[in-house]
Amino acid sequence: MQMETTDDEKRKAAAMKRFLLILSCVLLTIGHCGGPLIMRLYFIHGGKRVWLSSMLLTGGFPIILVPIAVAYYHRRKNQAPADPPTKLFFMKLPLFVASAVIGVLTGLDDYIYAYGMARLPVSTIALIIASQLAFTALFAFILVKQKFTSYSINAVVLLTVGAAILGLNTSGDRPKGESNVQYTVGFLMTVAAAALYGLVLPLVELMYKKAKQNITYALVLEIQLVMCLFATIFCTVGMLVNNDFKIIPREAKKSELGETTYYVVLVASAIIWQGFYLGVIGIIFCASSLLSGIVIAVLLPITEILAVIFYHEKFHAEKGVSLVLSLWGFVSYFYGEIKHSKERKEIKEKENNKDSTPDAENPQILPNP
Ligand SMILES: Nc1nc2[nH]cnc2c(=O)[nH]1
Repeated sequence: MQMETTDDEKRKAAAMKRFLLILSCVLLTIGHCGGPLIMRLYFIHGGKRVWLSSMLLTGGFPIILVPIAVAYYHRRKNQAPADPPTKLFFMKLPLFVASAVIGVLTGLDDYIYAYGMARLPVSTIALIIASQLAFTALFAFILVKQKFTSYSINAVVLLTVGAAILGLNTSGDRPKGESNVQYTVGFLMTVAAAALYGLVLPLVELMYKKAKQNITYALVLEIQLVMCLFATIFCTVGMLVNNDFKIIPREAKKSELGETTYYVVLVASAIIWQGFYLGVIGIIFCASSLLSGIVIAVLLPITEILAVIFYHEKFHAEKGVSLVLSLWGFVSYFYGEIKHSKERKEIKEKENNKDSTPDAENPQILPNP
């Protein structure tokens, strides 16, 4: 009976993880497709503040207090009278410090990513961000001893090549009046963003592994809150130093979007980007940093196709080829995962059967009646 309960609990936990993985993929898709599109809307219509747009990447973090408060209320409601009072936050100091450090690194990445967005053509950004998956794979191998199969290596190669193909057609995409120096600095900054974020993803996985407390999804929400808080503080300091708070009202008045729409775009941008970050750390919680990098890479050509639809950007054949290669890489990864998890299950079942079958050499000792 006890065995049945634990099996049932295990099945429920696995179903919950699957649900959270799908939810995280959906959130990441919303953030990674909607975020760059809305950010581009700001720059296209006269927006120039890089520190402001970098702050918006993580500045929507207060919204995370909503699911934290709902979960707290739910726990309180279902609490037995004899239970000790439930807490609003579970995070302990070491995890707080680790989340804060990764948050500052995220803030730095926010700035260099936004800098590239403001200076470089879209296709060039895609070309450079394509290398992010290779950086993620490398750092995951070093930091969390990520094991690679022929399927996951195939996926990394296909996705990197697929996204890089997006950048082949750069002619005509280069912003007018941009100097060579600005272009080169933008290029180098985006390479740095790809490398830095390629490091941040495995660092989050390492933090989960080394945490001195059990990581639950409730804690993942708290980690998101702390990481984004520190990233936002970092970018807000940049905004203060650059006088962004003084310039924003002037920029809003002059914006081609109109004053109200300008502010709506900023707020919507902050909320949409939260989906990206929560999706990323949720996928790492349910699976790995490598899978997070893979989902980001798959979404690159999809974002490009959406830019074709919404902003009437040119549709080059490369965008279609890139999309096919990315989807192929994605399917390859999941096929490999399903195949390996089946094999692991079969080995486990065989081992369990061996342990429970009495044989002549290893007779089971039964108590005397
Ligand atoms: N480096 C980097 N930073 C980001 N911030 C939001 N999305 C990204 C991304 O894909 N790469």
